[in-house]
Amino acid sequence: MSLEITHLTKKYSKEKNGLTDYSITINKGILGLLGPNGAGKSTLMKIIATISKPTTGTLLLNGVDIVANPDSIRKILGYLPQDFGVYPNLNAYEFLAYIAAMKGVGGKDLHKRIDMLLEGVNLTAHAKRPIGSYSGGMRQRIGIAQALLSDPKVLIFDEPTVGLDPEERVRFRQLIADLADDCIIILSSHIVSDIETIADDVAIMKDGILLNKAPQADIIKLVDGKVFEIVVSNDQVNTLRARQQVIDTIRQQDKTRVRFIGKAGHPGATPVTATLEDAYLFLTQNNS
Ligand SMILES: Nc1ncnc2c1ncn2[C@@H]1O[C@H](COP(=O)(O)OP(=O)(O)OP(=O)(O)O)[C@@H](O)[C@H]1O
Repeated sequence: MSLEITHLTKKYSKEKNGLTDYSITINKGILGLLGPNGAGKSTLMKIIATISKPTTGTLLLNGVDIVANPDSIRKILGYLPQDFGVYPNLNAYEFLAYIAAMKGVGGKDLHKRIDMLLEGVNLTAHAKRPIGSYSGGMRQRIGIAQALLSDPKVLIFDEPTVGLDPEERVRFRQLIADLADDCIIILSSHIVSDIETIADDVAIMKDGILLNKAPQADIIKLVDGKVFEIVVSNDQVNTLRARQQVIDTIRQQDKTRVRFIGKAGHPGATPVTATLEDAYLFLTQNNS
């Protein structure tokens, strides 16, 4: 299973591109799309889900052009859009049965599958309540369940963890980890820790451009040996900022602990283990 995207550009207007000359190959496993607001994550996901068309470029799923043949991906696709809408008067069970009918998913095992999915997203106890009475996190979970209804081989989740509490994030992670062996799973977030715990490969994007795509460990290697911490007095923080790429500051009474990416060594600073967040900030802040 392979999705090969080449020279993809999406123009929204003369001045505004959602994506610019974007090329990436996505294989089985979990790909995390990371980027600040407006990076083009949703644009990319909508084009892969065939909700939106590219201006130029090609998308081949196992060699088949999905722009010319959208049904080739639609029948194996599960998609959670960012602005997922629900029917407030239906309960969770009725809603999933309705989506199943829309997707042409049926058969004698449908009820069992809906029960299993409701269990998977921890909504069994609330299955008979109208969705209109659900919290934001519960709605998001029903959105995750509907994406999994048709036993998809390509799964796209746009900001799936929004509104989920820590326990539900773990549950989501387990749910999709089991599917990653034979599916392409693409999920987006602008929260690095969400991607860090889930994704095999990471694609870092900004302003419609792909800055890097690699296994997490390789992305982190970009800043290996370059990340330091130092405790300075509060009035020294700005001086440090002028010399180094400061990525985090934590006030500790009259002092500040500063984490930075060193352009050069710095007296008194301690090297620390680099994280995906360090690499993400290094790439996105140095490409503006
Ligand atoms: N329908 C549209 N018409 C015009 N511009 C658009 C449209 N959709 C997106 N854009 C612009 O394209 C760029 C990429 O937007 P996109 O929503 O894909 O980014 P994103 O990475 O998903 O951001 P966020 O994290 O905020 O959802 C942004 O500058 C956005 O304003």
